[in-house]
Amino acid sequence: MLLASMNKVVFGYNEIPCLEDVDLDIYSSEFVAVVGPNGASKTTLLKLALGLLKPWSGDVQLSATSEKGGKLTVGYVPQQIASFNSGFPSKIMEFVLSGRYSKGSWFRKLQPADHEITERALRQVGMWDQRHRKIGELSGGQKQRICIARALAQEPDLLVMDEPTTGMDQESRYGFYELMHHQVKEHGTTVVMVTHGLSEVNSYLDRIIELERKEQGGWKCCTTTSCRGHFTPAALLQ
Ligand SMILES: Nc1ncnc2c1ncn2[C@@H]1O[C@H](COP(=O)(O)OP(=O)(O)OP(=O)(O)O)[C@@H](O)[C@H]1O
Repeated sequence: MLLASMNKVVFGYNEIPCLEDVDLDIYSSEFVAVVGPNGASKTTLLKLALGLLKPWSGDVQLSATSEKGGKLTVGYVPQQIASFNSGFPSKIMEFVLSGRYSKGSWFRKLQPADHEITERALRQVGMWDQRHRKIGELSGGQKQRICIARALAQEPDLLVMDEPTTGMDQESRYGFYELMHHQVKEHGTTVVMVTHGLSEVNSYLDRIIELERKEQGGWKCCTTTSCRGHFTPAALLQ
């Protein structure tokens, strides 16, 4: 099922275009990486797909429903969300649990199932034992993990993450790729993530979206390529 699409999208900042003629389709139950050099407009592309930015021209569609039939739930982990200041008052458990409010009414009373799902998400990122700690005192990699846990606690149909492994050590990064692969294959989640670590995550992916510089005028365009053996994206060779 098609979850998100772009058709001939053009967008820029301060009247200077940075994305041109972008065509893009995201389907349910796929693990997709968005790659390209610094400044290639990867973050901008995600924000356009999520409706956080409006294109100058072209068409952006985000499905209202999931493949399972209900309202589409979208989890978003922005770039450098982990930069909470040291006085951030919440504890880990409260922060991750708050992700559950996106399911149903924002004014509802949380149920035992919400606590169980939160526990599972915290265990999945290896932060359950530290659930009573204050967020402000965590390391960068730990903050990144609880942001991912909060997004997982939302039980998203579409999980969009911008450089989610920033600050994680190598073992944690591979654990994270395994976890995302499991989410896609066992739970049917669609995972879209910006990464600079393509060579690490490549074998887990279904598809790579690569932003390339256009020859004329320095504009960029978006190409969607299949991976898994039969195609070696240029980014891997850089
Ligand atoms: N709010 C903004 N105002 C003006 N220009 C912006 C704004 N946000 C991004 N840009 C510019 O748009 C271009 C694309 O930025 P974007 O953050 O989407 O790139 P990116 O591929 O995600 O980069 P990186 O890999 O460094 O995170 C860059 O040239 C950037 O300077």
